[in-house]
Amino acid sequence: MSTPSAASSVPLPEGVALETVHGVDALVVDTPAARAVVHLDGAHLTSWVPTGEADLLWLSPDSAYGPREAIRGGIPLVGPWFGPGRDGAMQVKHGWLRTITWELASAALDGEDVVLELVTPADAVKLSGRAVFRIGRQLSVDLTLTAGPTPLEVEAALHTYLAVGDVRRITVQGLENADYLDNTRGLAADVLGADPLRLTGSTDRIVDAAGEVVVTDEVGGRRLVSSPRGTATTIVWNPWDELVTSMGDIPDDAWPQFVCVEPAVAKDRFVRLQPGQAHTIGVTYRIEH
Ligand SMILES: O=P(O)(O)OC[C@H]1O[C@@H](O)[C@H](O)[C@@H](O)[C@@H]1O
Repeated sequence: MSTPSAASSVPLPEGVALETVHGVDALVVDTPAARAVVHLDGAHLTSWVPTGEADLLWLSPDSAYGPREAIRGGIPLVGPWFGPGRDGAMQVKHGWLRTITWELASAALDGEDVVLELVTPADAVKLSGRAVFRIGRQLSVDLTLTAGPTPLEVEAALHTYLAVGDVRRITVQGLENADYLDNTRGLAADVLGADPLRLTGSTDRIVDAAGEVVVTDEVGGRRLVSSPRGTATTIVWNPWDELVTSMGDIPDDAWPQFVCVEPAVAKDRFVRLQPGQAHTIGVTYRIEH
């Protein structure tokens, strides 16, 4: 165990260190199974590199870092609302989970996996969050939201930026024939086709599907498998060249390098929590060849 640092009194097992990454505190995992980086701001995992693979995750070279900034890339934790909220009135897009600083609650080795548990600060009383990362040859992320003393309606998403060789040359399998809301057309209701999805332009779909999704990356020569739990929706997003120029933290030519596939409870598939009640959304990733 290494010595606890000023930023965390939690003992860290071998293979985990608290370091400064992009100018801010991050837990850096380096084991025979994988390397990974989890920032305390947003409990934000920005990199997972299972041994012998390239990173599962895309991270923008132009991202901002620090408290109240939303990191662009990796796995932003979205909630307790999605986008501008169901009534469209929320000022902070995608909620505050990704812009507050979380606290490390525990760090442990379990076999060859590292398990990190981060929690929202004690002053988050109306709703508290707990994020558990299991980092090894597979990656699991579980986000638990617990209501405080009053009932709450929550939305949440694991806004994963999957790194791909060229988003124009991927297929997304697992959403066939599903209903969706098209956020590029004012949330128009539509139905996906019977074939695996191919992206051909700006895409922002809230899909009524909660099963396994496989992204086949032709250029990268691998399949990225996302197995969600506790979710009801899957969002598929890429700004394309049409919208990327309006986003200051993504280089104009970088949009082909990622696709967001986001396990979620969003829009009319939100979760209603009674006082003290919790809901967990989670996902496990593996890379196949
Ligand atoms: O720029 P943000 O707040 O990280 O959001 C990025 C995108 O996130 C997606 O989940 C939404 O469906 C999109 O509408 C949104 O543009």
